[in-house]
Amino acid sequence: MAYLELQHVAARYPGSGHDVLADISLTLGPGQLLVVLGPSGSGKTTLLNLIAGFEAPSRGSLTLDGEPIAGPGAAQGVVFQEGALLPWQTVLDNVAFGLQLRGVPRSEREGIALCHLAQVGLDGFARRRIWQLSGGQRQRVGIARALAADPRILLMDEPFGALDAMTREQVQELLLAVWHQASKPVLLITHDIEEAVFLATDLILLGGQPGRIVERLQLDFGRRYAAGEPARALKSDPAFIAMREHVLAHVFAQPVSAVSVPATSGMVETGVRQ
Ligand SMILES: Nc1ncnc2c1ncn2[C@@H]1O[C@H](COP(=O)(O)OP(=O)(O)OP(=O)(O)O)[C@@H](O)[C@H]1O
Repeated sequence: MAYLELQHVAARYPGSGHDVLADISLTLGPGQLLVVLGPSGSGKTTLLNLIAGFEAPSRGSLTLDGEPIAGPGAAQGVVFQEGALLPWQTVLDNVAFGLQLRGVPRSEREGIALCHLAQVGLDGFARRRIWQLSGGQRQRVGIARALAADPRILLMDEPFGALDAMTREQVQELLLAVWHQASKPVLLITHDIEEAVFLATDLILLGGQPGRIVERLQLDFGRRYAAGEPARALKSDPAFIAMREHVLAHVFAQPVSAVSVPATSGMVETGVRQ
């Protein structure tokens, strides 16, 4: 079972002259779904890129099962906001793409891909082209593709950001079911507070410049959903509402350039508050 560990990680882009992330320490292991929440520019994507191996830290260490993360690899499955799919190829070929690159024979890789398509509720869609799918279906393909490579951790960068509210809720619920079934640690980035509180077993709030961890919370709404409690009942639970308001207050305590909050609290776009 995979363990991710970050110790005192900082990040700086060439030529920027200052850190964009500072002193980030965290662990992520089996049974955890870690959500990183923060205002725009707080360094969420930079953090995910470090863990994916797309960027190198300027200080500190990142290890996966004790091995330094030296670059991108099959151990880190990434799901991007737009899915990053090949639109002219079939759903099946997209899901099997990573396995094809690894030289897995066609029949074997298609069998694995079909299995993961079923896991995300897309049986029967294997021969469709990506452009024939809805946004929510594309994100399901993105999740199936990441899982098909059998990564040790799943990294998701605002995976549901472009979806309408109803589709978004459906895919969130699917993610919890897949996470529960696959038993793989998940790290998900969002700036949607309700999404963060619903999904996270562990919630990290980033803020400041450079971005630092300003709060860590342990939550159980996602686990309770995975164990069978209805999403509606959980989201109307006074404990859920209180947590959402607590997190909202903390996000607004940060200097931000833009923050969106859930529709239930009213959509708010703030200007720079420094
Ligand atoms: N390639 C880059 N080169 C230089 N600076 C960058 C680069 N990518 C990001 N930055 C800067 O690093 C900081 C953190 O950016 P990052 O994209 O990680 O934030 P974020 O929290 O994911 O924001 P958003 O929610 O808007 O996606 C920002 O100030 C951004 O301008």
